[in-house]
Amino acid sequence: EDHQATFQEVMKEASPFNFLLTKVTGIPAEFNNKLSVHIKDILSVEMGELVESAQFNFMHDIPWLMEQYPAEHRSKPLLIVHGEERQGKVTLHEGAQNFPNITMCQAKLDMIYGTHHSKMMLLLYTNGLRVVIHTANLIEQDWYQKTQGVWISPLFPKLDKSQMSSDGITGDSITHFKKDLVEYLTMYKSFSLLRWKQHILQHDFTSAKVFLVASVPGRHTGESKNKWGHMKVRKVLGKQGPQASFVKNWSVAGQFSSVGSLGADQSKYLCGEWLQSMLSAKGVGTLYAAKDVTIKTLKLIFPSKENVRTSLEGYPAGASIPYNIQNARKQQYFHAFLHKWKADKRGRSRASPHIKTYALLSPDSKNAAWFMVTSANMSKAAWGTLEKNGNQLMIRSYEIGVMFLPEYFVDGGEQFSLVEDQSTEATPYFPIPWDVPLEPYTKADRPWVWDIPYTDKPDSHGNAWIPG
Ligand SMILES: O=C(O)c1c[nH]c2c(-c3ccccc3)cccc2c1=O
Repeated sequence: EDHQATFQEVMKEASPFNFLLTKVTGIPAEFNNKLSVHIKDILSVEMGELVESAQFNFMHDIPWLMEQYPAEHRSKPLLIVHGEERQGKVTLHEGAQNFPNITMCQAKLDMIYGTHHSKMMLLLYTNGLRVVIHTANLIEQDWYQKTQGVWISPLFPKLDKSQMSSDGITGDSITHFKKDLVEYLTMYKSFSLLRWKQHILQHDFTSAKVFLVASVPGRHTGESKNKWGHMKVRKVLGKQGPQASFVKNWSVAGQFSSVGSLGADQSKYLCGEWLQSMLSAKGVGTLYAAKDVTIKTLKLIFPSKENVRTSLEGYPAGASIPYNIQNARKQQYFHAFLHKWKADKRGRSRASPHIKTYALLSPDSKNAAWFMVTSANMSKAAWGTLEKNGNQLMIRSYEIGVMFLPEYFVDGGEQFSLVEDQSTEATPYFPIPWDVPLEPYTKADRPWVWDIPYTDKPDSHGNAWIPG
């Protein structure tokens, strides 16, 4: 339908998963009316009367960001949480100098090569608090013609004083979302976030049905080893995941917009460590030994050169897909797992993916046992890498995402349907961004690499790509 859905209609349709995509300029209206939001919708007065907000991100264009708030909200206190240092920090502060309502919080990055990737909005209203976890930088380009993911929490009402307890966390959900979010904020050791920690403690998060999956820089040992990165996934799936017998022969799907150095062969990190966590299930630690992993077990979705060339933005979309030739050359094994970006169902096959999503897919790809949307790309820096004989998880970056498990949305739920007309009460439809079944690269396809030239075929704007 072409009528502009109101935000209330969108949020009603989005329930109970509240997982939406950003609106894309240049695709048919119907695809922007279905489970889609723009940043102005998220910050609109329809969501509530704002008291103050916090914007966690990697890139912030502050004058542009202020434009996205409705006029009556532009003077409300705004905390910018970033990881900029040196000139980047100077430039960021310059952008903020005309806005007296802005406070800056520089996340400490003690691990070299770490970045503050987390993308989250904390929105305090007169009648409650909302958490938005998403994948888009706070720059115009990221909200224009890309595929981005957004999880919008329910409105968490204020706890009344009687419900508050001095110790411990009251008003949490069975997924411990509130406790995990408070612990994440605590790791910044920042005074300005102490205030937001208080706001969160004072609100009732019992309606939060997702698990928080986050990363914070450091060398995590003991209990903390399982609080972050891929080891949090391993813990959640091992305790509350699908029954191992139910998901035998299912495959992990990983979809991302950048790739780090994963090591000389797949058995080390990709299949030997990271995949072991993603394949974790109730009852057994893992489902496959690393040596048994085949391209049946792991399906990776990453834009091919052709995906980028023919995208709405053309080759410039590749400026946000920073896979470098140095890493690509060292890990040809990785390319065997690759599938194209295809999203016809959502009208976004040409909206270059900046979203990052992960799932456990049934052999026929018609069902999923869990789904995750996160800022975390396919890299050790984001997910962490085990050290000291598996006793320590080393993470370089801040990341944040949410994980959806069926049984927290449907009593006894075991799987989501990925095909809308085959969903039932017991197997609700989950609106994934990409098309299933997945389409493997052809022999001629190459993964997008951002630091080599492409002059053989012009892009959708008639241009070549000659990196600086
Ligand atoms: O977290 C995010 O969203 C992103 C993180 N890094 C990006 C980079 C980059 C690549 C190497 C070194 C520093 C920055 C380049 C272009 C887009 C992104 C990006 O979008």
